[in-house]
Amino acid sequence: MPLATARVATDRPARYIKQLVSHMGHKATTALTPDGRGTITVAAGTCTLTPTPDRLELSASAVDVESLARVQDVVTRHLVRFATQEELSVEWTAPVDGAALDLTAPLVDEYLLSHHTPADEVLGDLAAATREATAGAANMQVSSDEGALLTMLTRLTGARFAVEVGVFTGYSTLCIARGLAAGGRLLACDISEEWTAIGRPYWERAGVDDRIDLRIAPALDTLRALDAEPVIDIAFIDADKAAYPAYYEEIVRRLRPGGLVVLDNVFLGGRVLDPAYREEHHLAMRRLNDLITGDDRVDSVMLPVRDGVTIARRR
Ligand SMILES: C[S@@+](CC[C@H](N)C(=O)[O-])C[C@H]1O[C@@H](n2cnc3c(N)ncnc32)[C@H](O)[C@@H]1O
Repeated sequence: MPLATARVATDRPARYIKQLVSHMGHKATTALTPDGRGTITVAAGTCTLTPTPDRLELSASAVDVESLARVQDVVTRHLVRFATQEELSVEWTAPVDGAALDLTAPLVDEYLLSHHTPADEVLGDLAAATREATAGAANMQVSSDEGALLTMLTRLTGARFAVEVGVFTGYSTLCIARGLAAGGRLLACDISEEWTAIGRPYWERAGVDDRIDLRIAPALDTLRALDAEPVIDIAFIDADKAAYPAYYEEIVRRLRPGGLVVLDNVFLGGRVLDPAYREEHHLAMRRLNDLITGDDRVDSVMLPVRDGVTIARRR
């Protein structure tokens, strides 16, 4: 549970951040962003410092509770020392587990789900058939608002060639196929004959089956067999998380300028924020989120849609 935050009332947050970043830069790795946020990384963990008009917000993370306490202690001590003209109160929250974080409150979720172009009967029937046939696995399916987002992004890019990595029973496949321009094609990659077979009748019912080229094979093989040219207008990645960096790389190098790559589950249920989670897919997603942020081939934005969606647009 190695995450903790503190809100420190002060009218000089930006000044303290600069002082801390500059002073601690001698012993720690520090950074200051153009919008005034500071990051301090010591051996035990990291603390980010964000200025608001009337306070300084701190958020600390570390691999375990003991390390977290060391990060909190070093930042608190320096902060209090720099505040020569006021007495700061630095009260940290109890440590929390990343997996306990909700991106949006349940009431907000409900509101979002009921305020987008509603899923039509075919999508509704496909969702119901998926629940019936796949039981617990059905929660892998994108939600109706994320499906609407995929159709909209596909339309906005005027996509004629789309790629999907992770079909499952084909809900997102149908949403992307519907957004394609006339004559467009969707290369849909999955390894499961069984799951994808559930979707096919619904693609037919929606009249888009002739646009969908389903490939049952490891997606990396399918992607690597594509021309090494900028041929992709939009791609959606929603498969095995540890392989996301490899999928991203194969796709970005084939995106046309202005083309989009959309990645699902970039928050990993909050675990991506919590350094205590160190399985291969946690490390891969953390690394990829950082890589995309600094990738000068794309402009990107991360949205709090369901489990987090990143949209990166090829420059
Ligand atoms: C989260 S589900 C996809 C959900 C889908 N986008 C939807 O909206 O219903 C992940 C899918 O990735 C597929 N998958 C896992 N490893 C894969 C791989 N190496 N290559 C291709 N597909 C893979 C699984 O078979 C599964 O159907």
